[in-house]
Amino acid sequence: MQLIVESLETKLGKKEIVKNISLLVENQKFVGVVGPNGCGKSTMLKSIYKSLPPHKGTVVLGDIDVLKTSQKKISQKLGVVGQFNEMHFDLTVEQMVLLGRTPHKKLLEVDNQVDIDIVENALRQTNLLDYKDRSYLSLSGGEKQRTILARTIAQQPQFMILDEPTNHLDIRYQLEILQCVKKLNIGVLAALHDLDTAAQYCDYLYAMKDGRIYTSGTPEEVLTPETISELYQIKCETYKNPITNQLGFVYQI
Ligand SMILES: Nc1ncnc2c1ncn2[C@@H]1O[C@H](COP(=O)(O)OP(=O)(O)OP(=O)(O)O)[C@@H](O)[C@H]1O
Repeated sequence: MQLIVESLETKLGKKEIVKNISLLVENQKFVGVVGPNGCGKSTMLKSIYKSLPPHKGTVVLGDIDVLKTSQKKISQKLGVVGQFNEMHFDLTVEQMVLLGRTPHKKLLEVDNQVDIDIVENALRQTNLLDYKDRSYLSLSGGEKQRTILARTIAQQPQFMILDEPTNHLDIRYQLEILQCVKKLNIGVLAALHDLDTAAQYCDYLYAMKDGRIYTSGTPEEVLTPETISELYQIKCETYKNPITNQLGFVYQI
């Protein structure tokens, strides 16, 4: 399923945060968004999944005009893992992940064995089977993050939007979770801070600065010392990591 965003503009108060952004995520591609703190990545993603409706532009996911479609219909196709996952009431991990089935249910329809199996599978994929009876609120930041990803996997979306999906995760889980998302073989649009991760996992990248797309292309095309210096106001050298064969980065203020 592909995502086409055209001429997206979002204001918060009087401030224009997202400025005329167009982007494309082709079928089954993993596309990253990089850029400094405050450049508008989260606001743009929220506008795409309509948690913060843009004041201009179009968002088309497969054959759905997202800005004109009900949230339930969108949620049958689109899963979101946001940056902050705090809740004010408690559920067990299994109950949280079962919530992922909601978009596929009619009002008051109860969960059946198929739902339970899907949830079990999502818990297995995120290494959370041993946590299924634990209280969500008692989990660490990384465990909460994995639970939200499990919920999104249980939703069986055909496209995922991830806002810094690994920001609470240790190195092993960063790799595991991104591999797990990659294996789903669906279109993904992800805001990422870690440039090594972006180089390793993304088929294509958009670099944002001051609410606009500064440049886009393959990781090799986008993550050049010049672009990185311009985006983050630092000195940077790139090299080919001899172990992963991927781009590596060395930074200096
Ligand atoms: N409610 C609001 N009113 C005014 N400005 C806001 C509001 N919420 C966010 N902003 C501003 O919008 C800009 C973009 O924020 P956003 O969270 O989209 O950036 P980001 O690129 O995702 O940053 P980060 O990498 O730190 O998560 C920031 O300057 C932020 O201060």
